[in-house]
Amino acid sequence: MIPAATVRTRVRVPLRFADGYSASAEVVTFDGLADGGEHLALVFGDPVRPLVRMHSECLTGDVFGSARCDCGPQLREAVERIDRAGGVLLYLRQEGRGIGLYAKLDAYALQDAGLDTYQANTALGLPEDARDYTAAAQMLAALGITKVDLLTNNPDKVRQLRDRGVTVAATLPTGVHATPDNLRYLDAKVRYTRHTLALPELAG
Ligand SMILES: Nc1nc2c(ncn2[C@@H]2O[C@H](COP(=O)(O)OP(=O)(O)OP(=O)(O)O)[C@@H](O)[C@H]2O)c(=O)[nH]1
Ligand SMILES: [Zn+2]
Repeated sequence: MIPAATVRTRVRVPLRFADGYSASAEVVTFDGLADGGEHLALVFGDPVRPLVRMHSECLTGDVFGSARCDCGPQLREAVERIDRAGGVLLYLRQEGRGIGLYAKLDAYALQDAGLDTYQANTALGLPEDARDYTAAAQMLAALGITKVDLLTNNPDKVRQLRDRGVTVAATLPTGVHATPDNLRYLDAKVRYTRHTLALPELAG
């Protein structure tokens, strides 16, 4: 059993994207989240069987359009798919797979020197992936959601949610947002953490 969290505030926010897509979401905050993070839920519609995405914060990708990773396009895709299907986007403040923004940028510097995304974390004395999804399970429970369709390619997200009492009825992959700049990053996800991504061949 995970500790209970409660809904703190619900506010409706109109969303307008640069490419013209628009939607309306209810932004929800919580009290009692296990890790003390200021995580957000964006609720779209009132679905019987919600489509859920747990998106880990990536300031560089989500806000500034960094092409080193696939986070920005995945976030944009998730908003539209959840808006159409009804469901919840959990925006989790787990920058850099949980190691924080400055450490992620330290890891980027090591990647530029030849390490891959997981080796770089380890070289800094940090876990390859420090994320724990207890707060996400608490947020779903506080919203009254016990059964989800999960939008992810990451088997650890599915495993951790199930371990925390959430029924994952189906796992739906995201699109593959590969570019020359992020291909090695995506390839490492497949090799290390068994992400389900069909990637184009890596040269060299
Ligand atoms: N440490 C580290 N974190 C990174 C790097 N590139 C991106 N990230 C972080 O990785 C996380 C990616 O999050 P998600 O897209 O939710 O997760 P995922 O594990 O790829 O799983 P799915 O997208 O659901 O398949 C974000 O927190 C990014 O900040 C990197 O090179 N090093
Ligand atoms: Zn990113």
